[in-house]
Amino acid sequence: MTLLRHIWLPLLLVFLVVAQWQRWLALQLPLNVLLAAGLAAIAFTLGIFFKASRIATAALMTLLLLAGLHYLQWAPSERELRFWLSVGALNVALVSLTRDRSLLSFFGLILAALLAAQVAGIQFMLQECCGDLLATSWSPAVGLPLLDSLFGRLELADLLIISALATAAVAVFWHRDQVSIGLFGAGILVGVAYLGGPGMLLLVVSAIGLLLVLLALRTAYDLAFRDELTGIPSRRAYSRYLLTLGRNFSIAVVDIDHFKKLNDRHGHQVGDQALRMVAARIARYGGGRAFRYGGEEFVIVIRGKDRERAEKALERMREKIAAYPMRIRAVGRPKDGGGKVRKQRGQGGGRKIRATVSVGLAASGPKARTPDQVLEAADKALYRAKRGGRNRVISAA
Ligand SMILES: Nc1nc2c(ncn2[C@@H]2O[C@H](COP(=O)(O)OP(=O)(O)OP(=O)(O)O)[C@@H](O)[C@H]2O)c(=O)[nH]1
Repeated sequence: MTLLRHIWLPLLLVFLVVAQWQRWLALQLPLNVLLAAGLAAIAFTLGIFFKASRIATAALMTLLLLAGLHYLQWAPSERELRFWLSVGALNVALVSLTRDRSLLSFFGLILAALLAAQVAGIQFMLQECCGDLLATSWSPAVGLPLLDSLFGRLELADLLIISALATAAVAVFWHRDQVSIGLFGAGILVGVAYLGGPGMLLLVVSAIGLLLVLLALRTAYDLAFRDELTGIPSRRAYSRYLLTLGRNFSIAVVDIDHFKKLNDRHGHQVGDQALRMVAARIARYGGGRAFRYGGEEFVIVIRGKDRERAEKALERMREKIAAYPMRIRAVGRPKDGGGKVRKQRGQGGGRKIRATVSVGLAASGPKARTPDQVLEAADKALYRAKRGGRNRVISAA
């Protein structure tokens, strides 16, 4: 069973390739169709690799549409095309509400089965019993002439596309991430094809394919260079950023004070919450590019040689962090002195705590030319800030 969940998709693809190989070879598809299909296929593959099920599903929908139109020679009427576009958009919007996971899983298998059942079910209904469903007006007359003339002829497809866009908008508020914003953008593009008719379709599908590829690459970039917990750039991004530095720059090392105690007293989840709060303020007020260096340590790279400005920004940042009353949202599992984990459910909610940081700052110059040397000098300054009583900014001489 475990094996099945990993191999169902590769198996299906191999089966399709073997079964349809001859026909694919015989197909002479125009270049623009190949381009659109190629983009969607790349986005689908990247989505699978990066376990980005939302991107992979949207790419799959795009591929299915292209396969239907150009491979199965499906020739829908404009009304049918609008209907299926809206069904596809609604499916993508619903999936964009879920969290990302692997499609090589039971989730993927169930999703694929649901999609197949949905397509078969709708097709059956349209052919066997309810073909005129698509042309029926679905909006009840309200009695107000303006509203009735605006909405009086809403068809099923109109309602579906409006629902799709509304659902995608909810997903943007729900996830607040680039993928959901990108998928909302894809929904708008579907809306353009919806209003523009079949002539616009291929252009829009190519644009969606490109958008999905970019989203997948952005996801890969974030996986590689963004710190998962705090959302700010990671240490790997720091190493890359150093390659872009000129001769004049400063590096500040920021370390949360008594963080171990905070973890022990309130639990790891509250510790994580503090890390996020501090990271957000460092990124906002630090005066330069902020990175999570590791654990409870951050670095800020400040370009230029205006040391006074850098010190001012860091001082302001330190004050902002110290003054921020952090409401304990998560319920922690703090450790007792003896190492026993003691549950603390129901406690902590609503309490406020504050965290402070110590900062060491050093600038490039004759004594420290390379980023490593400047970082070392900043580290020494940080050590002095800790020894001097913490919650302060110390500059290297
Ligand atoms: N919650 C949480 N804790 C972390 C994370 N990474 C590191 N830590 C904790 O950070 C603590 C660092 O403690 P220390 O290096 O002793 O420093 P400190 O307690 O801040 O003391 P000073 O730096 O001297 O003020 C350790 O207890 C780590 O377990 C993380 O991602 N989440």
